[in-house]
Amino acid sequence: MKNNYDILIIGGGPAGALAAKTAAEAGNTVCLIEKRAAIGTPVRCAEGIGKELLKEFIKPDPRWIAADIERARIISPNGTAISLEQDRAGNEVGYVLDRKIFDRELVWQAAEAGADVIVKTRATAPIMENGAVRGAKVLSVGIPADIRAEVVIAADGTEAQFARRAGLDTVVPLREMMSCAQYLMTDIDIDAGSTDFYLGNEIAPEGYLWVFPKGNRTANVGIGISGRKSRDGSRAKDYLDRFVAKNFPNGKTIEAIAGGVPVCRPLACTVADGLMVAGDAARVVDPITGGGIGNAMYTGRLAAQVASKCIAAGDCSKEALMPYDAEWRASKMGTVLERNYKVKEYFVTLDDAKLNTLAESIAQSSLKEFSVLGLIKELIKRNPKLLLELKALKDTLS
Ligand SMILES: Cc1cc2nc3c(=O)[nH]c(=O)nc-3n(C[C@H](O)[C@H](O)[C@H](O)COP(=O)(O)OP(=O)(O)OC[C@H]3O[C@@H](n4cnc5c(N)ncnc54)[C@H](O)[C@@H]3O)c2cc1C
Repeated sequence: MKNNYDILIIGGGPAGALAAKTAAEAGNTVCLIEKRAAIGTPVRCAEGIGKELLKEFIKPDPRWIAADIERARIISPNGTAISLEQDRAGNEVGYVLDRKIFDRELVWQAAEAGADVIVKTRATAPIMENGAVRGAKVLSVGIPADIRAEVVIAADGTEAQFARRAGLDTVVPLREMMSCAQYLMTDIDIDAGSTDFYLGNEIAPEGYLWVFPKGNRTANVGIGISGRKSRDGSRAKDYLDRFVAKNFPNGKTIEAIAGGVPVCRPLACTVADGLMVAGDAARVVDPITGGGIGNAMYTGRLAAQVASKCIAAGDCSKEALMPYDAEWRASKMGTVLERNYKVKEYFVTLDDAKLNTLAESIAQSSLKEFSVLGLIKELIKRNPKLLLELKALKDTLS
């Protein structure tokens, strides 16, 4: 391990891996550190991703695709299902990945591009000089060391500890931290081509429960509920256990995980002097779908592109790094995050009767557009009063 790099990346998830690959390809000296012993393990994810989104970053490979998904179904409390199907061009809606292999592949590509990848190495604090981040203090296999860098990209996931220690406000309100529990289950009878989302306050208060198939009668069966309903994974697990006992009484659990998904607005600012924040640490998970893999890869890549330019120009101040913050906010991702945050704030207020009414109104139509926007448009078409409610919500929030 050297102790001086152009770019130091903290975290070997999708954000960190794309940042490291992009930065190394641009000719920088790059170090990616990961606190865990093995990249991608344990998996804290339902592993679903849209096909078109994935292809923006990597060529799909059967080694890390567990299942091809043809439709997503949203199932209301009384069992009414809305099916979101493939689009007119025939694109299937998505994949369920095998992230143990997928995450490793991304990091492998970064290493092949020239990045140093060091596991069992945890960033404990930023190295601060005159208010600027100049690297990180680390514990590498338990041994303390300093790694200096022109720019640090903090891609350390939901806890976002590095950015917090560098002085950024990363606090997520309790109600906006989804408390999650998930089982990888086998021997269950499911529709192998459908990712299913179950709604309802008895099933998953202010959240949803998902079944994402992984082939061979195996699936990720998980739940996310508002943190104010569950301070840790334990109450989420109670709801999940009830669902599993009722729907998959003969299923076997292979793995169990708990975790948090921030369904809040992104950080107010994702740069500081010598520091950029990407992926979950920047709070760029979609507040409705809970999808964060694609947004992590997008922000990781963009952060490295902007950092490379700043290093070449010899200025890594907050002002110089700011185009990263401005560009992702103005991007399609930034626009969708803001819109979906507002829509999520509306949907969490709905009781089960309202959810049933909305679902029943469009259950018979086969939706061609697989997107939150397509779903909302269809709901408004069938329930014109909804437009007024959403407008009122927009006025309240903006
Ligand atoms: C239960 C659950 C289900 C989900 N389902 C989906 C889904 O179906 N689809 C989807 O798109 N998204 C899903 N997500 C979200 C998705 O997993 C994340 O958005 C995505 O992994 C974010 O990537 P990242 O690189 O920002 O962070 P992460 O993947 O969390 O990677 C951060 C890495 O940083 C490392 N790290 C942390 N602190 C340090 C430190 N101090 N020093 C060194 N390394 C450190 C961690 O060990 C980790 O490897 C889900 C999340 C959860 C919890």
